[in-house]
Amino acid sequence: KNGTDDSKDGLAQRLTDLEFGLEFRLDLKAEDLKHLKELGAGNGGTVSQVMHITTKTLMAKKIIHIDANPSVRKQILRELQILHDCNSKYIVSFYGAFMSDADISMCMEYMDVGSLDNIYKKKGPVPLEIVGKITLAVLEGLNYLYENHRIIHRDVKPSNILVNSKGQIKICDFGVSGQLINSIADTFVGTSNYMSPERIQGASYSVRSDVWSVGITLMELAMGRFPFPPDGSQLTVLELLQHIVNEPAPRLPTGEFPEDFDDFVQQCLIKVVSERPSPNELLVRIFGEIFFYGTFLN
Ligand SMILES: O=c1[nH]ccc2cc(O[C@H]3CCNC3)c(Cl)cc12
Repeated sequence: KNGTDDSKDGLAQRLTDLEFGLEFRLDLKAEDLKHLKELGAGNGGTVSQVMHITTKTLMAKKIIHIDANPSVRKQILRELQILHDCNSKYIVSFYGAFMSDADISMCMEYMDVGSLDNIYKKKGPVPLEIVGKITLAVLEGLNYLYENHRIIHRDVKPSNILVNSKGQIKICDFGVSGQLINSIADTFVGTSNYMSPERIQGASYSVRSDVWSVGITLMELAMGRFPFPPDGSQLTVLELLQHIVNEPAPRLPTGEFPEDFDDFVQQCLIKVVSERPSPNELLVRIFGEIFFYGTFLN
């Protein structure tokens, strides 16, 4: 399916896909795209809405400026091809990536309602039944990436969760290219407010580190504000990182949220990573128990 797989089953697979029209691969170039408007910026790139001229498809194009030698850029482009195989309704679709000058451009499915950080900052705290839908979509997306591609997101936060007018919720900006992660880390300060205690302390990153970020994200959406520090005072970046490592995990304000939501967030924010559940364990618990029905998740 990804072109480079020359094995017999790869060819058979390609024929099957062509037969069923599953695999329609655009060969994207800069001149095929018409720039329409700026959408956002984040972790090393700016995103704009573009129109693919011949197919009249609206797309989101992320431009990443890489100050690296051509061979590093080629490797990043090669690693981004993995995105063609990341097919889940909880992950924004990938149309292709190409090099233009010293930049790498990635074209993705356009999500016309936008990212959750902009939505809650405009509309206020997210209603709990929507937080439940977001929870399921994010956990399913993370679980898909890890179980099928051993990909850990590394940057779960409201601005990387997107919504469209069909009511679909999808995640984006996950760490698919190791080389890209290194290149961005070299040029951009990567301290995210959603970083787990173990990651702040330099421990190895695991899929459970993403679950910590899910917990902080859900609190922020439900409360309508970033949950650190509890009293809302202003902390510098360093004070915030020290707070996350040394202080108990943040808690939802008592009595304002259903107990099952409070419990779920507490599970995500267990500070000891070995005791914190994985996305898969959380999904099994949700779907395995009555827990799912009559709670914030249904
Ligand atoms: O519509 C989109 N489709 C795919 C991706 C994408 C990324 C966007 O912003 C980045 C920058 C901040 N986090 C995500 C934005 Cl604002 C929109 C999209």
